[in-house]
Amino acid sequence: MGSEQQLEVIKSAKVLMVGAGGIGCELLKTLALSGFQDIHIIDMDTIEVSNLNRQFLFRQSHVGQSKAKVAREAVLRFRPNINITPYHANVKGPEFNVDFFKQFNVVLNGLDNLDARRHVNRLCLAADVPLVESGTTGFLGQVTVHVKGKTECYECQPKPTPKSYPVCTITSTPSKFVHCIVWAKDLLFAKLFGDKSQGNDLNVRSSDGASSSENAEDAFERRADEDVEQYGRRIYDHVFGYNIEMALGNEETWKNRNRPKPIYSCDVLPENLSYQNGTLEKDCPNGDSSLVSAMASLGLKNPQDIWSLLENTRIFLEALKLFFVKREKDIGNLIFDKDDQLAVEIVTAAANIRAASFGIPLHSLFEAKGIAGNIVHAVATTNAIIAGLIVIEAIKVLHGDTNRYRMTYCVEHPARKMLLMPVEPFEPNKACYVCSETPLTLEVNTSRSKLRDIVEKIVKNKLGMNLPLIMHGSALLYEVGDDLEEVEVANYEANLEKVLAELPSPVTGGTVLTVEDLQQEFTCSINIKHREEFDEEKEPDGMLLSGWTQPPTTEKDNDPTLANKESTSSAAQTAVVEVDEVEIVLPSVRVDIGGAKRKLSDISSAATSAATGVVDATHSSRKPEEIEDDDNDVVVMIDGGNLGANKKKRVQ
Ligand SMILES: Nc1ncnc2c1ncn2[C@@H]1O[C@H](COP(=O)(O)OP(=O)(O)OP(=O)(O)O)[C@@H](O)[C@H]1O
Ligand SMILES: [Zn+2]
Repeated sequence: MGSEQQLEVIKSAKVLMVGAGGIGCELLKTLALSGFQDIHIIDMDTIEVSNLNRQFLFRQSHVGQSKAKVAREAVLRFRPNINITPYHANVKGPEFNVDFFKQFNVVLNGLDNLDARRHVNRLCLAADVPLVESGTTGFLGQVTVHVKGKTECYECQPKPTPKSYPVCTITSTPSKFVHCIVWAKDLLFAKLFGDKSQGNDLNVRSSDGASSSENAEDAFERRADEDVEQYGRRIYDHVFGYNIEMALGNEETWKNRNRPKPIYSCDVLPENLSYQNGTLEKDCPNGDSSLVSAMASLGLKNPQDIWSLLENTRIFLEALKLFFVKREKDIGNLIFDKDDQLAVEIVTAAANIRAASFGIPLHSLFEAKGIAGNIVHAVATTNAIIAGLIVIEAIKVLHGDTNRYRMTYCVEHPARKMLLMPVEPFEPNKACYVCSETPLTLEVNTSRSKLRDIVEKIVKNKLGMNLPLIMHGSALLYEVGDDLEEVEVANYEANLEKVLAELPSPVTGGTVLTVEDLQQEFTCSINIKHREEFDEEKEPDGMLLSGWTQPPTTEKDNDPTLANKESTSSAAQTAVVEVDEVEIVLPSVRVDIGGAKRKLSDISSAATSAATGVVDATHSSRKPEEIEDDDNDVVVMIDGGNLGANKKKRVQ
């Protein structure tokens, strides 16, 4: 296609961008400079100071304003004659329905969460509009093309879920610093300052056999008239000393592990230091509780220093005291926030003391904050590269240049000086419940589980539906929507509380349910299979969905702590650590090398680094294998999908 003709296609295209953040700012600029003239942008956020370092269309004076609107104004300044239509709104809103999507030639995602990405994928499928999807995390990034019926949809391949760790690793047998951080943040911090009514696995670990009765005193409660410094030392001795001694009593646990060392405050603090720390003023400086800092009151300045055990101990005690003296009103409803200095200080110190006990290397506050806040520092250049690739794929899509579509991975360590790995897209996954009509199967105890369990745990949580409707044959069992009569709402509410087999149209083994999302215009069938018993640990939902692109589980490989089957709680077996919902997965990939063979080791090391890093450690253990096909391409398989790699076909 000649360049004149090419430019015409670009000029007349109507494109929708979803997300005007790190990737979105770069993308809007590149679209405008490439000749696009009709661009619509949806973003629900306002500009924050922390966005300014890389979201270069925004300035300090824009803080608090709509990203979509400000991005438009900034680009119109250098491309005044193009049309940019901003929507300061959530893409999941009802106004963005299938008809809205149908007006576009292509949709370009610059989002940061799985939920919105899945939603846009379904609307693009329903509206039959091609989608170019993207994601970055640090130096890693990817761009993928999804064209209905031609290439995989966004949900054809499983996505990594937030990393989770077995509870026993966190409560009893940490082996990495991140385990100590999870313990300090999700258990200790939550126990000390969070909602007391929430279950917490520290409850289990905090009492010995003798005091484990219901009425046992909660060691974490501050006694009436208990001096705050005394309280701090009691908590310290309890969690770092007494609890470790209790744990050591279980000989089985330590047979193949290093035994931890109990740490008591009197062993660490110098004798003459009758524990006086920084000077305390009664009120917060300038009344701003976010400025309260244990580091500041102890004169520790550099967040990149690794504190000694003594320094960690002093920070822990000082921070605890500061919470009680200066932020008492927050106690009871605090949730860990990486931007809360005092919270980061106490979590760093607690994690380090625990790490010292278990012989794990200590970390600085800066590092601990990154781990606790799941921060992968954004790299502006990666966003720029990815935005450029999105535009290249968008242009190919507009030309219908199917043979040249590429999914491209930006890898951290260039292989043979190649930073980008282009991969030919695959055909739709025939087992994908989103873009094919493959029914799902749900094993469930139909005489015990309620309709509510299916709606919450399966339809909303696993299938990502917003406005679900559930039918058994022609009988409507459940529906949501603004236009329902009161009596209908009451009926559906009553159904939610009914056991499946006792619904007006009973759901038993062999029943086929139809589940539909009215906004996404997405329907799927679920075959119900009755099953009596479920393994509480492995199947905590009490039901099992299959035929579903199950995300790869993480942290399974090479973790000796998993050998320990001991459990402290039957309900919650994993402590979930959120990681940025990055989308970089290298499934079975075909690397396009334009006829020339690339050494497998080059490709696999690049692929492995892309697939590991912060992204998805599970892939690193997979062995790539090489297959040559007749057109001289090398096919590298890093089997991450549930489709056998051999079954995958290149898009023709
Ligand atoms: N459901 C949604 N509807 C509309 N916009 C969304 C939705 N979900 C996410 N976004 C937008 O996608 C953009 C993603 O950009 P980015 O990943 O740079 O995140 P950020 O919030 O700007 O930065 P950071 O999270 O690093 O502070 C954000 O501007 C966010 O508002
Ligand atoms: Zn699909």
